[in-house]
Amino acid sequence: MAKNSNFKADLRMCAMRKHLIIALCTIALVAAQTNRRRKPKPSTNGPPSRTTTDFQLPDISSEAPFPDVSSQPPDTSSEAPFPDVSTGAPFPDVSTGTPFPDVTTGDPFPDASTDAPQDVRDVVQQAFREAVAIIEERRGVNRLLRGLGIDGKETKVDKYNKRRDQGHSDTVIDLGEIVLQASIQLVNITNFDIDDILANPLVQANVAAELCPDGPPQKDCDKGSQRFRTYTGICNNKQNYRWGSALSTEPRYLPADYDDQLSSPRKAVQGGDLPSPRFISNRVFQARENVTVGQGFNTLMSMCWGQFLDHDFVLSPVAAGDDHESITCCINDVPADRPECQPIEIPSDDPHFTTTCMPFVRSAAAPQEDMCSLGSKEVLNEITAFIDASNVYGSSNKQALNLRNRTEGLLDVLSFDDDTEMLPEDLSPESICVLSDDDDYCQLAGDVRVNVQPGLGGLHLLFVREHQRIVRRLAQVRPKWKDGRLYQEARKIVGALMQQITYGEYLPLVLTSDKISEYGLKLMGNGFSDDYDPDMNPNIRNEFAAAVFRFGHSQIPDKLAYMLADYNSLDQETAMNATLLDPKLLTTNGGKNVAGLTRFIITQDAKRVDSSFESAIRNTLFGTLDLTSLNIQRGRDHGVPAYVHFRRYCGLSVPTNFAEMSDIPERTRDRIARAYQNVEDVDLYVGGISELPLGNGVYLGATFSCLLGEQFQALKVGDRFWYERDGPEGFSSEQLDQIRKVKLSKILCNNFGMDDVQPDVFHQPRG
Ligand code: HEM
Ligand SMILES: [Ca+2]
Repeated sequence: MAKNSNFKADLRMCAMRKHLIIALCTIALVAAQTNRRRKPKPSTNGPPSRTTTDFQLPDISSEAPFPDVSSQPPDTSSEAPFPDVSTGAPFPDVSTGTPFPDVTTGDPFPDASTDAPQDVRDVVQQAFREAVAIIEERRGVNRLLRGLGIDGKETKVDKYNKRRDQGHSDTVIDLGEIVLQASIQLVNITNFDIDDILANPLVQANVAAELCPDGPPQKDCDKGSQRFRTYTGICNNKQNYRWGSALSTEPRYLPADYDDQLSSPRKAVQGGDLPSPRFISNRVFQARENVTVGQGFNTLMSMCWGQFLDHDFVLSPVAAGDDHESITCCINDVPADRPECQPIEIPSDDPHFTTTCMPFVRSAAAPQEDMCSLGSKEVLNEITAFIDASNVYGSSNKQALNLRNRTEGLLDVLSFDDDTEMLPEDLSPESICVLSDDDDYCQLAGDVRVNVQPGLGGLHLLFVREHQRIVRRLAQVRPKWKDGRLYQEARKIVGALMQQITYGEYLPLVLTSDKISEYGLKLMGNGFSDDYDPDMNPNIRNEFAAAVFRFGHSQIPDKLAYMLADYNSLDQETAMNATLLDPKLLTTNGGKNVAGLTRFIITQDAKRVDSSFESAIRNTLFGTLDLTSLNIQRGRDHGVPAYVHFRRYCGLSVPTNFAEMSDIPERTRDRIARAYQNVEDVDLYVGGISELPLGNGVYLGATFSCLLGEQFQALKVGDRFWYERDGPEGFSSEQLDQIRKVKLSKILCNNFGMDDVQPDVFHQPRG
């Protein structure tokens, strides 16, 4: 094809000039790719005949069941979560060659082009073929950029922008990209509105025939263990077996809002681009005199727990190269015109940055939730949404086995002579971690973000040690239990503790007691809970991950340190930005400083959740980023509708001008009004975080409380293994009584050699 040979020529040109004007050539090439993609030629040669080799969808069925080495397997059924779309299974003839619907009726394709009527099946197949070709081209470009050293750099920012998993999401992301691209191609080929196209039953049937030739994915969930969770979360819900599982698509509170209805960021209501996220960040999120205000009574544990919990329930992967290398979105401070990028414009009068381009890699596209249809860009949750300690044990069979020691139920740890156990070392080049000296090492855990900051790593370590402790106790009282049983029983208890601390100790800091009752989030105290609702999808909502639960970024302090055992003097005070991606503060000295770091975290004030953010993350995140700008841009990347729509969704007053943003303090309202043209443009993150807390001492305002309340309700009632349940999924009442006595402080005492800890470590000790 001419298209391909041009492309190859482009590649050769770039290779030849490699030492001359690499960056310019690259930008031109990327731009050329984009242009070509924008104007695909409709096929004029009549419908191509289909063979099964016409195009290859990725084989996502190959997640071979990992051999089960435990004596009490969590799930004996195989793990292949997705329909096999590669097999070339007999193509069910769903179209019978029907031409596009009658173009004179105005329904459902009101304005058919003058082209000869085309067979729906052929158009759908053409869209898929073109999608695959475009993605292949894109990969070629990425390989080239990698070869030129433009992609896959090793800066902190690039480390963070790698595909954040261990390879298990590649195939499903490939499928997601094809699904999105095929949707775009359908619009390009037919010139119809995407909603009209997708509402057409013939199109739906033909798309389903391509993606799910054997019908919607199904699985018999009765074969697996009813006592223990699967690692992937598959079959937690027996009817919708993928709900809440790793690698499932994030549902939404509200339909997506994209400018092109498919994937491009929404525009301002009065037309034109929305203001740059960095512009908004400077206007709204800059702390007055650069000082963020402490909240006064909660400790830094309220920040660290939020992050630890976040890493138990959501990880939305970003686009990456073939080897997971990072995509570069600013080349010599020029925004790269690449489909994976949505770089952020830095205003020329920025108070901090001298550059004009802040890199931003878009989230990878996911298949639609039902796996069998086309539609606008969706996002993947790569880990289990359930609060199941997947951040300790992993979200896939392979990852879980890799973390196990496989003797006596234990997890793998680094052991020191004095019996101190630390997290194992992650030697893989994929590790998202930057070391400062030879004494430092990257840690391995059930979630790949463990090294983001030492306080987070400390909680990972705490729960690994708690697992070991429980296993050793169980081995004493149940001498017959072998490795697998010990491991699974301890894992189940650790998962229960995660849930209990979250709902019992953490949520009351976030939501008022009224909201906790309204959403049914109160723990029982005694007896069993019977609120399981199999019709509730527990998965993390797209907007919750992209905006709501990022409220914790406002709690981040300016420094970490060790608090000495006298609970009076600080040591090794370290600026927050210097601790990011470097676990040294935690791991140094054979783990002897773990208690010191923890004492700091359970005594120091967390910042208020409001519209002011520390410079550590607003100006110097991983050296050169602004986390709040990323949050705003991520919302637009994910098609998150504007703030006002969520006010309506929550049954709250809907402002029609800035003055009517009644839940936001006047000063912040003024700042917001100077950042946006219209109140309907305000991003969910900006409006939500700026609202005054609903009650005395809680973190969130009305909109975030509503959205967070719904999410935590779904995580509870949608979890068949919720720890307060009766039956094999839960515990006996005696066991539950024991679990109910545990608080986070107790776990700290038991594992960090600290015996002088206040009972409620989320609140500052009195006196
Ligand atoms: C020092 C502390 C922290 C750092 C350095 C940090 C950094 C980050 C970064 C770089 C991202 C990705 C941004 C993007 O490109 O979209 C992110 C995402 C996120 N953060 Fe944080 N964060 C911290 C603490 C927290 C806390 C305390 C919470 C919640 C209470 C939180 C919740 C989230 C959530 C929900 C996401 C989205 C996750 C996803 O969908 O993949 N973070 N954070
Ligand atoms: Ca989980």
